Formats: sequence, C-alpha cells, structure tokens
Amino acid sequence: MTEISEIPSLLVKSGGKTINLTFKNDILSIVKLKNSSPNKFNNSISVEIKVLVPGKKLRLTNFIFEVITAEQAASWVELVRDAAYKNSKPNKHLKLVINPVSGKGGAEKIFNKDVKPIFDAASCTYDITRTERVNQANELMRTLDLKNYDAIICVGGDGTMYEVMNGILSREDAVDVTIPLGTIPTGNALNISLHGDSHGSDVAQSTLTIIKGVPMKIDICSVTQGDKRFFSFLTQSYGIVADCDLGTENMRWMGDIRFIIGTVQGILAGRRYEDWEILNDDLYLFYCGKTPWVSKEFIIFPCALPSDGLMDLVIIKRDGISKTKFINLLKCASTGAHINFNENRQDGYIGIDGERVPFEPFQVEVLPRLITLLSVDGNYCHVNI
Ligand SMILES: Nc1ncnc2c1ncn2[C@@H]1O[C@H](COP(=O)(O)OP(=O)(O)OP(=O)(O)O)[C@@H](O)[C@H]1O
Repeated sequence: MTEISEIPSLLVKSGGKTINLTFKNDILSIVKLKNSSPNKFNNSISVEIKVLVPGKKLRLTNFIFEVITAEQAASWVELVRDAAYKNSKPNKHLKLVINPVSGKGGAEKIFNKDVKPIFDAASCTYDITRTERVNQANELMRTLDLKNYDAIICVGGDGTMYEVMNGILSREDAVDVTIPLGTIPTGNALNISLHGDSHGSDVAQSTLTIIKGVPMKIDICSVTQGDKRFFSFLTQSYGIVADCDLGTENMRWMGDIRFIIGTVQGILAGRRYEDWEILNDDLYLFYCGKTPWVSKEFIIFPCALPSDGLMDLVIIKRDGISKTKFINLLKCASTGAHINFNENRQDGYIGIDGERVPFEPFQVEVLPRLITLLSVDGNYCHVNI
C-alpha cells in the first residue's frame, strides 16, 4: 500500500480549477471536524485541510473532505500531518520581535493582516515583544530563555535582525545557541538574502519558510573597531555604498528611491574612495609585502599574519599628503602606528549590516557556521553558474 508521505501532491478542485497541492509546501494543517448538519452518511465525519495555495501570490484557503468513519478521519489526519511536516516541526512556538517603526511604519498592520492568519492556520503559537526603542531587541536576546521557543522571528528590517543576532552572540552561552532565526520582511532593504529564493521579500512566503523551513547554518563576521565588537551577517561597507545608504537616512520616507538619490549625490560631489584604483599617480611610497618589518625600527605592516594567503600594501600619494605629514607618518612607523594616521577624509560613513558605526579603522574576521537560520531548502539561492 502506498503511504501518503510518499505521495508528492494532492489534486483538489476549486472554482473550476484543479490545484496541485504538495504536502511539503502547501498544506499547513489538518483537523477532524464534527459535522453540524447530518447528511446521507448518518454520523459522517469531515476533515478540514488548511493550505497556502501556490501561485503568483500565496493564498490562504481551506478544503473540507467528507470521510465515512471516525477511524478513517483519524487515519487521514495522522497521515496528512506526518506528510506535511516530514522535514519540519509542526505547531512551532515562536518568539516574535516586531519593530513597529521598520519600513514605512506598517509592521504591525502587515503582521495582523498577512502573517497572523497563516500562523494561526498552521497552529503556530507565539509571544510578541514590540520594540519601543533602539537596542531593545539586542538586550532582550541577551537574557531570553531560549529553550521555551522553536525559533526567534524578527518582524522588521535588517536592523532588527542585526540587533537580535548581536544580542544572541553576546550571551554567555552564545556558542551553544542553536535556535533558528527567521524574518518577516517589513523593512526597506536586504531581507531577501535570508530566505534564499526569489520570493524572499514576500511576506506570505517568508511566513511559510518559518513554518516549513529547514535550518541552515551561516557564517558570521566578527568586526572589531577599537575595543568594540559587532557581529555582522550581511556587509561591511565604506565608500559610495555606505554613503548612499547611511547618508540618506533623513530621506527614509521616500522608500528605495533614496538609494538612487544618495548614489547620484556621491557621484556629483566627486567623492573618492580607495577601493580600487589604477595607480598612475606620483607616489611617495608603494610598498607591498608579507612580513611586518622593513627593518627592526620600521614595522610597515603591523597586521601581517604568517599564513593568511594575503599580501599587505601601503600606498602614500604625493598629492594626498604634505611633506611634513609624510615625515611625521614615517616616524610613527617604528611602532606600526602609521596605519592609524589620520586620513584626509576626517568624516564619512562606515556601515556594518547597514547600521552606522564610527568613522574609524575596523577589522573583520569570519566565524564559520555560528548562526542558524530557517531557510527554504538549506541554500541561499540557486544560480546557474
Ligand atoms: N520603537 C522604536 N522607535 C525607534 N526606533 C526603533 C524602535 N524599535 C526599533 N527601533 C530601531 O529601528 C531601527 C531600524 O529598524 P529596521 O532595520 O528593522 O527597519 P528598516 O530600517 O526599515 O529596515 P532595513 O534595515 O531593512 O532598511 C533599528 O536599528 C532599531 O534599533
């Protein structure tokens, strides 16, 4: 006999159309109903299946099937539930962190209208913290009793996820934390990357990923700046990318168009960055190497590491620095302090996951597989490369 868990899909008719429902993705729950009105099967029993119907936009609906006996109903319920939650835990209990000011301020409304009905249909339970100030999510995660939950879900943007991750990774038991994180994207930017498919920015799809998704380990960057440490899951940016994001915070009300305006502003202002250049300049110094010292008193590459597979490079341009400053800079090289020498540009934007940090040097280290996310299938995205 074929078991339901081996059947990939269920064909149903709705509004004259035949719909192919997969157990893995589309079926959220099944319950036995007591029939209120008697029919030709005296004492007959029905089962109700709640589904997210696939299509351009996911649509929540239900189908009722009449079965003859209570035993048949019980066996339907058991078989369909097992098949629908073969790879994920049913009836998850979630901790939700809702940032009411994320995006254009509609997180609460989006949650109530588009997310709550799906969680309810899947019999997921949750308790909610609505953030009332900056850093509250971070502080909450430092002390929250994580064993009470199956996943932590951010209803917000990247900034909310950034706070949650930084809070978790600042806990004393951080290395033992395996609880998966998920996100309902109500912010402006890059959440798409967290759910790993082209529908990642879709609220219903993200809700489904939380209900049915599988854990995926991701690397985290440890960014140190002076005596501070940040945990970064997206980007570290300096240059036009940081300027067009952080330099346009006051234009948030415009939505995504602020990123275009920021880029145009940066180009018109003729700002220059040291990311990538062809060197035709008249130089004071171009020095590339693998070991820290030029001589005992000249530590030109104080950060060089023995086996990092990288070469270190120092470039000093004539037009970028006065002769006096160049001499002062060389004097600092006996202790390696020249790398902290003030740049021409005294102020600017540096962004860690899109959050502004001081305009000071920073160092990044990758910590492998430190955080677990809920994902569609354990991958970020599928590309044809
Ligand atoms: N009640 C609140 N009032 C003001 N700021 C808040 C409040 N709750 C959270 N925050 C802060 O809001 C900031 C922005 O949140 P978030 O990044 O989630 O939304 P977003 O900026 O719209 O999205 P994205 O970062 O994806 O563009 C976070 O840094 C968080 O600290």
